[in-house]
Amino acid sequence: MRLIPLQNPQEGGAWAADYIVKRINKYRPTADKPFVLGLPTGSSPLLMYQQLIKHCKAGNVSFKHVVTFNMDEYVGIPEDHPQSYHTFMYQNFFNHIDIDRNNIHILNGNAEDTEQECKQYEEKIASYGKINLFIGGVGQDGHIAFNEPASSLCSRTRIKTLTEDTRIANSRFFNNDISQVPKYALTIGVGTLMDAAEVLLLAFGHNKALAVQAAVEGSVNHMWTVSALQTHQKAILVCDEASTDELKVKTLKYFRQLEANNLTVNIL
Ligand SMILES: N[C@@H]1[C@@H](O)[C@H](O)[C@@H](COP(=O)(O)O)O[C@@H]1O
Repeated sequence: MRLIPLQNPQEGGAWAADYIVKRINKYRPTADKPFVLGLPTGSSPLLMYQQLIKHCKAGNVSFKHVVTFNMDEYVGIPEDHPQSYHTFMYQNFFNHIDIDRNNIHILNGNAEDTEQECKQYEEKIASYGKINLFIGGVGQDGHIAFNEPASSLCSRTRIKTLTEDTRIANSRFFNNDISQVPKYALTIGVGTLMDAAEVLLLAFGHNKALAVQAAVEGSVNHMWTVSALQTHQKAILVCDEASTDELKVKTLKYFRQLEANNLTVNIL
């Protein structure tokens, strides 16, 4: 695992956006060979999306041949609900970049047959071979996408019941009223995420410190689904200072040294 220890969420968002731009440009995507990007919602990726929009407008990157798959969507709220992940993605990202709308994939939380919807989502991903780079956030309890504690680390896209903790955390988007927060969501599985060629997660703020500790220093454990990252060959965790508060000094020092050395190697 590579941990990027940065000062604040601004630096983290810019770092992640630069990384995505580099990856897409290096891949040289075409209509026949699109770059496949997995995307999250939440407050953590907002600054990254803002930076990506800037890069796109400045001509540093094009999303014309980029295919996207979102991680998750609530069940039972209309697609145009202000807090649906469809609304979030179009308002904060897709409406501002040059992506072909046919290349956007978001789970349908209102599908009549959710099992079929999830199966088709997996099949659609498989039809592109694999996801080249999956970006994600992490919940305070270490969940990735909506893979709540005790989710199978081999899970695939499916419907999940949200925990009380998650509904309380997300009630800030629903007038601080937990009764308005959906009880279910469709989500990619931990296994779906682990199948991506690269995974990059964002963790900002002190309330993510225990999740970062579990991801980096804990044992691989279904109670902290983010710990599955330890089994991935190319995983990156982008952190701000506050989210590393629970790491051992020695652990953090090592990752700082690694990045300082990488910088030297890149300069030489
Ligand atoms: N399903 C989403 C996750 O994908 C996200 O990572 C998490 C953290 O969100 P935030 O970045 O707002 O803390 O919230 C939700 O539960």
